[in-house]
Amino acid sequence: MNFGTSIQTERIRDCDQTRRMLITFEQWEQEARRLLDPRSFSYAASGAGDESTIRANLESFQRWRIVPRILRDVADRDLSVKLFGQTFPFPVGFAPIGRQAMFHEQGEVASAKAAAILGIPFIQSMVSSYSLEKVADAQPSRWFHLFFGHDRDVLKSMVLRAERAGFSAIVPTLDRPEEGWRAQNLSLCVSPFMFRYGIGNFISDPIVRQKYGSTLTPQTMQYLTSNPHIRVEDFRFLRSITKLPIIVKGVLHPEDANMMINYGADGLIVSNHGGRHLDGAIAALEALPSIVDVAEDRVPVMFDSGVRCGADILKALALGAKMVFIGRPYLYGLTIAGETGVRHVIENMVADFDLNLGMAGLKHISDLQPSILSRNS
Ligand SMILES: Cc1cc2nc3c(=O)[nH]c(=O)nc-3n(C[C@H](O)[C@H](O)[C@H](O)COP(=O)(O)O)c2cc1C
Ligand SMILES: O=C(O)C(=O)c1ccccc1
Repeated sequence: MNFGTSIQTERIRDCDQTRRMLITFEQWEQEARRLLDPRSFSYAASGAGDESTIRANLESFQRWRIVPRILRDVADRDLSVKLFGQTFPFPVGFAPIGRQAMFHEQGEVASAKAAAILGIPFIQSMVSSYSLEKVADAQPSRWFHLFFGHDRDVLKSMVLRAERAGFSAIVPTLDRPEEGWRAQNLSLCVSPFMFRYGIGNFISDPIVRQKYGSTLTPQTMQYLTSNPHIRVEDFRFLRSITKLPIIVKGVLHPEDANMMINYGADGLIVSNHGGRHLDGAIAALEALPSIVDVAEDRVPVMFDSGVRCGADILKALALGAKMVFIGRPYLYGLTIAGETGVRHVIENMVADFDLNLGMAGLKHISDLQPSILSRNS
């Protein structure tokens, strides 16, 4: 599709007017840091404990180098991918990110609009600032994310609301039985002030209102969004109440991947939650190949955690991911310029990916195989 070249031409035209553009992840992050108050920036950027998992995610991409081929006519490239009966123009989606009104007043509505224009999936966090019904109006290809809290009635109510609002998949995140040890956030007293940004789906829920009233406290929100007792029965319950595809997010062990497929998961997202919960967890990219192996094409395996540029997208796809989800980069785009900023970030990352595919001597994303990568010792 030559997306990269046309975007570059457009960008250089913009550049003539502004003489300055934010093109790399480091620039987006730096600008977001400048715009946000320190607590909000810390909430976005920081991770669990010593942040060794955040570093591992970034380093894992550097362990793989691309071995390009030459003389292969790569002029007409095709990035499209078919997943869950839908064709997307490129294999990139929006990871669920809660509390987006902390970063821009339009929050998830702006991000979902950007996703709609780009034609790619938007996973709406259960802990979003705006209700799923409001975000639904903004985006045709939407998947709804869930945390398992303590109350199955609330979980069921949200799943039914998502079905009614036309969401086409449910994405339970299973890597967070409790909130991780966020040392940086704790030292800035981040937690208490921000809970009110994540109540959009809860204040609008009839079961929540009936059982908990309309004034939600941080304690009630924690009760409804975390449950350290979570086990296989909870997943079976979810499977029993919906026919929508269930895409399990937060799988890192191949035995868990196999178990989830056997219990009826329709897709997996290999992710360590961007290093935000278990400090010391394996880099998600390191976990990807063994999960792709065990899945044996029974369900699509997808990926997030640490994707910052086009070469990262290429490497994750070459290691077997069918789709790659973007997290912090789009949140920084949202912070900087709302819907336009989100589009800018995704368009730049995809243009970079598209050009890299051609530079590697490939035309189709299905040509991406582990054999195009070499591992550094
Ligand atoms: C501010 C913030 C909020 C997040 N909220 C959620 C959430 O509500 N549910 C969830 O499953 N993951 C959540 N995540 C994790 C992302 O979905 C994704 O796994 C992570 O951002 C990927 O790592 P990366 O941003 O370093 O690429 C959040 C991440 C950030 C940065
Ligand atoms: O911050 C997060 O990573 C996250 O998953 C979350 C948890 C609860 C509310 C909002 C986001």
